[in-house]
Amino acid sequence: MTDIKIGILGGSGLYDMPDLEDRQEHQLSTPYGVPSDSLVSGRIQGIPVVFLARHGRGHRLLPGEVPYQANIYAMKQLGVRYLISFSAVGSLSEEIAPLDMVLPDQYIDMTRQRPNSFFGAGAVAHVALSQPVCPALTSLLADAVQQLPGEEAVKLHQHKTYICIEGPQFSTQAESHWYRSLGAGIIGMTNMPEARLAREAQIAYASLGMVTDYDCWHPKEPHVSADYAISNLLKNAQRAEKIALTAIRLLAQTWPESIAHRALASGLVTPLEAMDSSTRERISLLLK
Ligand SMILES: CSC[C@H]1O[C@H](OP(=O)(O)O)[C@H](O)[C@@H]1O
Ligand SMILES: Nc1ncnc2[nH]cnc12
Repeated sequence: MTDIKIGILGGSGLYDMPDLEDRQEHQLSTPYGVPSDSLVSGRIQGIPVVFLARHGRGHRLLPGEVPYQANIYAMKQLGVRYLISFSAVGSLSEEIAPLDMVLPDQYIDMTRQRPNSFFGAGAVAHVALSQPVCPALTSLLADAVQQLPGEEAVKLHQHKTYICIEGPQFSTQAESHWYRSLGAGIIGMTNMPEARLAREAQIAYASLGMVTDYDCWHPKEPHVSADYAISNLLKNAQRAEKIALTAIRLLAQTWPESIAHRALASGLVTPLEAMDSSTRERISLLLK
């Protein structure tokens, strides 16, 4: 067991953190299976950090195949308390253009077939999710985006709702219009159940969406395809790395308290003594 407080999850197009020094690979197994890939730990400006490619290096896992439970549990095994997620997203709003960045603070979860809790099998918890991302970590990420040098500045949108679809197919036009009518600003396939599980693991979670397309609702813009989305994402990959470096530095200056860090204080219903020993062992790590 190590004590790495900061975890980074790289999404589509972000399969490594080139600036990570003193690298070490961790092939972890968890009670929830094996993570998407080895977790790679190291140091950024002397600060311990661990990186995981959500879809695996080589992008081998569909959004619905990503082992979200194992990924978050493995982060917890390494000591992670703050998790920053990077994601490609589509825009559901005219004002949010491709290559802009978005910090969602709400989610609508349309996923259908993903294990979405660490609990069950003799352990019951109901964590609060009214604020599904950590406000302190999200505001720190906003600062990091705003500190990009002038020539690399991007337009940042805050307080948006991310609708998470099951995929792997992109949406139909009827769905895209419907999601707009629900008030969602961006669309993706991965932040749920990731954000739910981070909360259950008492890890502060924030997500930076990098806009790649206008999905398929826009009357004039191209309808999304994977190559279109990834080509736009690659234009932003270097900025993402810079934002991560700044966010890590800011985080290590403050280590903010998070609503997530005490999620199970009020959320755990089954007393540990009432769990059988293997369940207690599995759940105990989440309580740390
Ligand atoms: C290749 S575009 C669609 C793909 O990208 C997003 O993944 P991630 O959040 O890991 O960047 C989206 O959710 C889809 O999985
Ligand atoms: N339009 C879109 N729908 C779902 N996931 C996406 N990821 C990037 N663009 C997307």
